[in-house]
Amino acid sequence: MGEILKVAMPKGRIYTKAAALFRQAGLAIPLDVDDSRKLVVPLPEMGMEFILAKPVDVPTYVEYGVADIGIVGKDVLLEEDRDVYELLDLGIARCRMSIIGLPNWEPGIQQRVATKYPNVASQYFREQGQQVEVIKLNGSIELAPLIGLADRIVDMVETGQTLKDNGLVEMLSIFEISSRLIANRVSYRMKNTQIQELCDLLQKVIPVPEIKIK
Ligand SMILES: Nc1ncnc2c1ncn2[C@@H]1O[C@H](COP(=O)(O)OP(=O)(O)OP(=O)(O)O)[C@@H](O)[C@H]1O
Ligand SMILES: O=P(O)(O)OC[C@H]1O[C@H](OP(=O)(O)OP(=O)(O)O)[C@H](O)[C@@H]1O
Repeated sequence: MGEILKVAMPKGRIYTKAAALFRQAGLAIPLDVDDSRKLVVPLPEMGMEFILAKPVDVPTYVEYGVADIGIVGKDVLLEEDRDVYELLDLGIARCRMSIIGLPNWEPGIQQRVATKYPNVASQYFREQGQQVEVIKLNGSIELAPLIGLADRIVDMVETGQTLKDNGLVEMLSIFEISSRLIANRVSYRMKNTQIQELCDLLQKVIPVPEIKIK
């Protein structure tokens, strides 16, 4: 067997979905890692080692080569803009990045947009020729328009429940988001056989997107 493949896995909602996908592909990885505080999980039978990371840090570990590959949301990839290869769209943790506001929103002179994705949001509004002040928040973004910090937000929408519960409306969807398999540039060459084998296994079980008929 070749060298151990180091995989940066995001803790939280992507882990569960990625683990189910790996299992469908015949790789018996643990389905849950939340009950343990252990952050490095050796999986010698599969020739892998999992590094359990905060989702936003996955591209950093992969760019620096301390992880050979990783799984991360396209939202984080767009925001972090790290020098990594994007190998596969895994089709899991699907949602969209949208512009959201109060139902009676009207453009004012001073526009403020709160978001967890300041780079993506700034670029988007710049490209649209709209002058806005972007405010970085780290969670519960929907609070911002409710309490008057910003008049709009850029955030993730999946079921729309969070918006509904807070009386907000999705004004425009700007990106389709799903999780991606990424690789370090050097690892991709040095461990190509192992990485390619994993890609081939995963590719066979990637879920087909649901077609929504309105
Ligand atoms: N409502 C959602 N539905 C589906 N996927 C989502 C949703 N919200 C976020 N995601 C995807 O899951 C990824 C991880 O989200 P998660 O909520 O697990 O972590 P986080 O909130 O970014 O980090 P942390 O929990 O460490 O603060 C996001 O980067 C995005 O790609
Ligand atoms: O359309 P929905 O199905 O309601 O999902 C959207 C919500 O999910 C994410 O929040 P998360 O649970 O990650 O919490 P956060 O506020 O800490 O980011 C996102 O930021 C939205 O708030």
